[in-house]
Amino acid sequence: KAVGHSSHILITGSKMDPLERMHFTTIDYVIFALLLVASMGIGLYYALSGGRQRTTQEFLLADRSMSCLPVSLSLIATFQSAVAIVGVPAEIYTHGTQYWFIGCAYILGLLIPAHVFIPVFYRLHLTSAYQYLELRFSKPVRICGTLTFIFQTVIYMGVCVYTPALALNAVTGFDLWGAVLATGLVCTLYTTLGGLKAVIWTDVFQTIVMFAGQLAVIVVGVQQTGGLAEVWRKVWEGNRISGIDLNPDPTERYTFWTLGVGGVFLMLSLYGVNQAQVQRYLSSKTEREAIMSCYMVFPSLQVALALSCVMGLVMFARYSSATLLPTIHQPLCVLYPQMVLYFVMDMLQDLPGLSGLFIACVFSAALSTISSAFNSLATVTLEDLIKPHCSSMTEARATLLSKGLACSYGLMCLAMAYLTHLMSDSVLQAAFKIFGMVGGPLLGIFCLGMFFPWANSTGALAGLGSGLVMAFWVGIGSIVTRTSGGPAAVSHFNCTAVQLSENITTAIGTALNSTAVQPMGLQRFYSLSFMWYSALSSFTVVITGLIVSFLTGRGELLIITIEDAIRSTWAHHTHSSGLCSLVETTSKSNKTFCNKNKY
Ligand SMILES: CC(C)(CO)[C@@H](O)C(=O)NCCC(=O)O
Ligand code: NA
Repeated sequence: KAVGHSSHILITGSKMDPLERMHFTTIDYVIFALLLVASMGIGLYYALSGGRQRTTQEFLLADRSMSCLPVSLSLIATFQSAVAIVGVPAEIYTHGTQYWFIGCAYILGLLIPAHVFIPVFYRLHLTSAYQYLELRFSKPVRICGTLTFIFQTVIYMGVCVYTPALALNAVTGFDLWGAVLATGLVCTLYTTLGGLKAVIWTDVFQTIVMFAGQLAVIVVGVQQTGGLAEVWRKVWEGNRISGIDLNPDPTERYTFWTLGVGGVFLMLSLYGVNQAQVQRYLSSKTEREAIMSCYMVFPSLQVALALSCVMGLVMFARYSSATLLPTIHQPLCVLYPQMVLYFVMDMLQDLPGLSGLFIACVFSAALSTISSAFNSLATVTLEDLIKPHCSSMTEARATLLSKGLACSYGLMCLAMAYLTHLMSDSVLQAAFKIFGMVGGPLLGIFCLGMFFPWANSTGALAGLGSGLVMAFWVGIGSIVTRTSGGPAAVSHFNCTAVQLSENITTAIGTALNSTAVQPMGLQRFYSLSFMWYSALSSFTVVITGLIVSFLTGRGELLIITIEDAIRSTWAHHTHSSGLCSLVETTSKSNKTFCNKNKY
């Protein structure tokens, strides 16, 4: 099939004749089906082996017996969804490699969780991260934290299950809701059957498929474009290699500062305090294994990022030459997710099986994310919302209930996919906005508790509330006014840009920049880069939390040292020996306190 012909198919989008779409061969379907079957198999295996998922410890925490290798692969799989697999290459294709600098944020974004958050959560021997909020503040703070997390995860899983289905549908005509149903149901089934062990081990398997799929496409892509040197020449000439952008303007979407500094807060909200990740740390055999797994995330996440970025470059090299793409066809004027799949299908047409492998890669990324979501949602709902009210519940009942919850959240995911269908935003941007708007305030409340001993419960509640208000104000404001890197503006620009030669593209770029009015006042606030949302909202929580604590908790200000403060707040709330061991490491004087007061 001629490329020009295929490109033509692409523009017409959903209106096109189904017969004209690209075709999946039988072997592609077989590979895709194998992914689903293997994932199911792992679920069944853990349903029937070991403790057979008869305790909540096993179902929700994998018996706290995991070693660092599977945990680390599972950690990266959780927040590496199809959104990243298809969104990052599209970003690199259209805007160059600036996004790659997010890799800088991984350093602090993983070191801080490893040495600050993991020790606290692990030593307290928690099941849900929000238990910490009750120990540190009060029950209402815990419940508000849990509800915020549920809200964040439910929205995010809708985006995760919808993205790959939409991409597949656009390119091959595979039924959109069929794909959503297949992934949602298979994932629900293995999560409900096999518990966290199945979730972690399918993550391992799916991460491997993910890497293999991306690598295969890159290798074939480089080969077909004429070798590495040729790819490099084209992306260099096409201006796709970005130097470090040190522009301090906070409304600039991706700069070193938004990615390298704002990104650290994003990473902390994901790898530091998000229940899905905390649960993996808690499922580790020892604290050392948990910290090790966090360290091991660093190289794997860099590999994942590099693969996505290089894929975007190869894609650009392949389509940069004007002869390949007749301008009248507006070839890549499509939604972000479709662009990458189109590229893959177009390139791999003569290599049956490889497009199947890539589809398996995209769906692996999605499955590994939504399975984590189901399991962590079941955990917090049981531990934080149900158990405190039913103290007499038997273990068998609790386990059955957690399976029921995992299954219900799985079904809810399908409903959320439908809601996502009604939205329209670049998926990568949408995911980052969700992480920042809802994950940021959660990060803030944990920081308030861990680093500010004099913060009290009223302060925490007020802080969380104001953080959420601030985040939604700027987030909704940016959506309504279409700023913050403006989804609409950007995609229209792309549509015009990619069909034209590089010269014209540059001309348009300059024109846009020079005529763009510098936003003022509130408009400028709304156009804050979404990469800053996490930092903005977590700072809002901490600052409001501190101010309200000072206003309402004068008594506690009599505390003289930080150690005294930690002692008085924490010792009030708990009797657990796990806590004493944490306090012991904090200071020697606390050790004596704990020993004296061992219950
Ligand atoms: C979480 C990060 C930023 C880590 O690189 C990355 O995996 C990412 O860009 N994720 C996008 C969201 C998603 O894949 O669902
Ligand atoms: Na994933």
